[in-house]
Amino acid sequence: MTQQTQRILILGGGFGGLYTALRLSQLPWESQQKPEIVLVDQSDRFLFSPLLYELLTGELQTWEIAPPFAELLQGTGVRFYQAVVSGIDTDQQRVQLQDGPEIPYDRLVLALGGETPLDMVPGATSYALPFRTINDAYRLEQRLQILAESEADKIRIAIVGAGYSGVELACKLADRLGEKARLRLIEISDQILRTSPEFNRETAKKALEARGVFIDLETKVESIGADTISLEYKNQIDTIPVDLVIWTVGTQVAPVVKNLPFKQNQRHQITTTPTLQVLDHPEIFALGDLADCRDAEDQQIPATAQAAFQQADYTAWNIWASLSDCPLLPFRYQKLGEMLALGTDNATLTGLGVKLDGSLGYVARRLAYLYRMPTLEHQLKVGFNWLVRPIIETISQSI
Ligand SMILES: Cc1cc2nc3c(=O)[nH]c(=O)nc-3n(C[C@H](O)[C@H](O)[C@H](O)COP(=O)(O)OP(=O)(O)OC[C@H]3O[C@@H](n4cnc5c(N)ncnc54)[C@H](O)[C@@H]3O)c2cc1C
Ligand SMILES: NC(=O)c1ccc[n+]([C@@H]2O[C@H](COP(=O)([O-])OP(=O)(O)OC[C@H]3O[C@@H](n4cnc5c(N)ncnc54)[C@H](OP(=O)(O)O)[C@@H]3O)[C@@H](O)[C@H]2O)c1
Ligand SMILES: C/C(=C\Cc1cc(O)c2ccccc2c1O)CCC[C@H](C)CCC[C@H](C)CCCC(C)C
Repeated sequence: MTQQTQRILILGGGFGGLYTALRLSQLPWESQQKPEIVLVDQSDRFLFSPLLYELLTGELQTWEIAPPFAELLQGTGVRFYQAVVSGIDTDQQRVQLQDGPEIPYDRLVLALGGETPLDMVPGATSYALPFRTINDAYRLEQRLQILAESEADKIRIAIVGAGYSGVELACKLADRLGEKARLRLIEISDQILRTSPEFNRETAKKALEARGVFIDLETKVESIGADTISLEYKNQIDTIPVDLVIWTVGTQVAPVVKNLPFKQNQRHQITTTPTLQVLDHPEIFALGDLADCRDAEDQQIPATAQAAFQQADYTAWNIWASLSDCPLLPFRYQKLGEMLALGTDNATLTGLGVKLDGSLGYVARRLAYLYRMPTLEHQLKVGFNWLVRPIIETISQSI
């Protein structure tokens, strides 16, 4: 009797979804058992978000940090479908795509990531810019170009949130704009990078200070206007003029995820088992920013690319195991450390007992991220460009 080909449907082609698809395609499927693997994403390209800031400084180009799925999946057998996921019917095991077909599945992977909530304070939706996607970076670039052409003496920029994104953005923008800008970092708690190792926090503080970035701690954004931001500090509200507000605070799941009939935490992340399966739905796996996961050692898994990247290996393996009648493996998260870009030639890194800053930190961060990029072909293309570009630039400057 011939068995029908099973379909694995992966929703979201970010760190969780794309790397699951790539790992699945490399697993040892028996020829009669080889499933159809389908990846769906609203975008035509993957985004390596840790390097998104480098688009603003011109250090990197779109093709390097956001290669098209068509290119990455060539020769893997994974089918890519560009569409917005608009509904998921978990009873019928079908996914609805906006302006597209319904796709039935045998195994489903939920990896749709998160969104930046702009509704946390009045005015943010209309006047603040988020910084999460390629389009966010392009929109910010456009605004910076318009502001640079204006008559204003200084471009006044407020960045809300002195977490990782806020601090990295502040340093990169300070290096890009120099004396043309006045940057202000607004943080609700009493320190920047609250969850970072001390070495990274202290290095970041020095980098911000060296670049003249103002830091407002214990300060809450009360509202944002067309050209003002109102800040609350020690119960007093101060309204100051600004040309640009960038909002980096928070991560929320998309409405299509919020509406699923699964157990979710307060932030609507889907509760998973340590094997990354959705409770009461062993055919559905969830990972990355939309998942509320505790691993085999009961560690709460953070919403980071580092975690999604590691979960992808287990998700792929467990799907293979579930289709091959083999035991599933519980996820074991290994926090390897963290890295932050602190300007165009500076970074800080703490991990595996190593602490690096300055140019060494910068080089180590670049190499570590090159190693994490999807597919050997893309790593080689980007790595070659990183080696050759400085040589070409040096030659063209000397002519
Ligand atoms: C600027 C920035 C820098 C960061 N730097 C780091 C870092 O240095 N290290 C680190 O560990 N983490 C970093 N993070 C966090 C990291 O990006 C996320 O934790 C990680 O991307 C989560 O992976 P994911 O697969 O859950 O989601 P994502 O990687 O966001 O992927 C989700 C995918 O789903 C797609 N999608 C969403 N909704 C739909 C829909 N309805 N239909 C179809 N497709 C959809 C999106 O297009 C996207 O491709 C950074 C985040 C940002 C914003
Ligand atoms: N280099 C990296 O490793 C890197 C880079 C970017 C993102 N990430 C990951 O991606 C996720 C998102 O990080 P993120 O930095 O983009 O965002 P985030 O974690 O939401 O951090 C935002 C910062 O803003 C503060 N804050 C919260 N509410 C505020 C308010 N109303 N006004 C002003 N400040 C407020 C937070 O303080 P509290 O902490 O006190 O809430 C925090 O310091 C995290 O998991 C992070 O680890 C990692
Ligand atoms: C901190 C490290 C990894 C954790 C990590 C962080 C992220 O932001 C990610 C984002 C996306 C996917 C994965 C991750 C992720 O795993 C790296 C630790 C590196 C070590 C400390 C060793 C570094 C050695 C250098 C590559 C070589 C340096 C040589 C140079 C001449 C200095």
